[in-house]
Amino acid sequence: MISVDHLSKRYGAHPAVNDVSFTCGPGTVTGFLGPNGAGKSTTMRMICGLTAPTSGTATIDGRPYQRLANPGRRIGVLLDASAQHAGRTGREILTLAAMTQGLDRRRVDESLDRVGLNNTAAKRRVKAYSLGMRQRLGLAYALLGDPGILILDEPANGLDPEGIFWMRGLLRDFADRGGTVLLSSHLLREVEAVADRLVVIGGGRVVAQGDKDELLAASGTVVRALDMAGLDAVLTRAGLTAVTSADGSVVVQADAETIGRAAAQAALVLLELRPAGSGGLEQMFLTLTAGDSVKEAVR
Ligand SMILES: Nc1ncnc2c1ncn2[C@@H]1O[C@H](COP(=O)(O)OP(=O)(O)OP(=O)(O)O)[C@@H](O)[C@H]1O
Repeated sequence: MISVDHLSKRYGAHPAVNDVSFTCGPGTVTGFLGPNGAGKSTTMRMICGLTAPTSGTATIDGRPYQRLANPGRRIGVLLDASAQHAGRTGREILTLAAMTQGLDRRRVDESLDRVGLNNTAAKRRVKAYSLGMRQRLGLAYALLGDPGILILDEPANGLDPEGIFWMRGLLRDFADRGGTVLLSSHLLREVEAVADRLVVIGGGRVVAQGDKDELLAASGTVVRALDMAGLDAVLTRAGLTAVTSADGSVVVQADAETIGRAAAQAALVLLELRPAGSGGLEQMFLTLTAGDSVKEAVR
């Protein structure tokens, strides 16, 4: 279990992370979503004891990271895939980590296998790795100690579509076996396919969080009518909030039945009436934040 409780970090007058609270439990993938500069990396660094919070706490299974005995066996961390020693081979890096953590050397081959790095790649120096290969090596490093928790900062960066699909499968499988995953991204579409829960951060603050399906269900209904002005009047009379989408339809914060009944009473012909799903989630985040910072995240 990862618990983040009223965590804040200021750099001078700048609040990089502002009163952030959430938990990540076993068997779940939590997507930590926000645009560049939102405060994701700073939050993750505080969870991993690399940055001291200004206030608040972050714990792993009830303890701060620094107080965990042999943390690599409990929590696998990938914060910066480029941080590995460029002059060492992938295998050397994992072997040294296995020695430090007191692990059987066989774990090195198992981890390399698990992330799809073959023997030729493992023998190459990291400076010759592509970003995608570095991400895979970083993931192998995180998985080495067979931890129950993974914290991954933008692990899909540099992966091709096949690599992203592969990683989703690996993380889903990890969580389905009881693992806990906290996964950051600046793209909603990247995390929504694998996450059970979402924590959305903008300008250092949590702007939305919860069960992904519940957030999707609460994300409204897409409506299109033959007479859009008539629809607008009906929605206004019913006190329903509507946001116009780029394609001319509207996303209404109400369920399909409520909207359908109101339209029928006004004898309006509806051409479209369906749950907004992830499109509505994007719309909802934009509305919730009403600032520039999160707009990028949901593109
Ligand atoms: N060491 C530091 N000193 C000063 N400001 C910092 C430091 N680290 C982060 N910041 C600032 O804190 C804010 C949050 O940065 P952070 O890296 O946590 O965001 P992020 O959501 O991870 O974004 P990205 O996707 O770009 O990494 C930014 O405004 C950043 O400039």
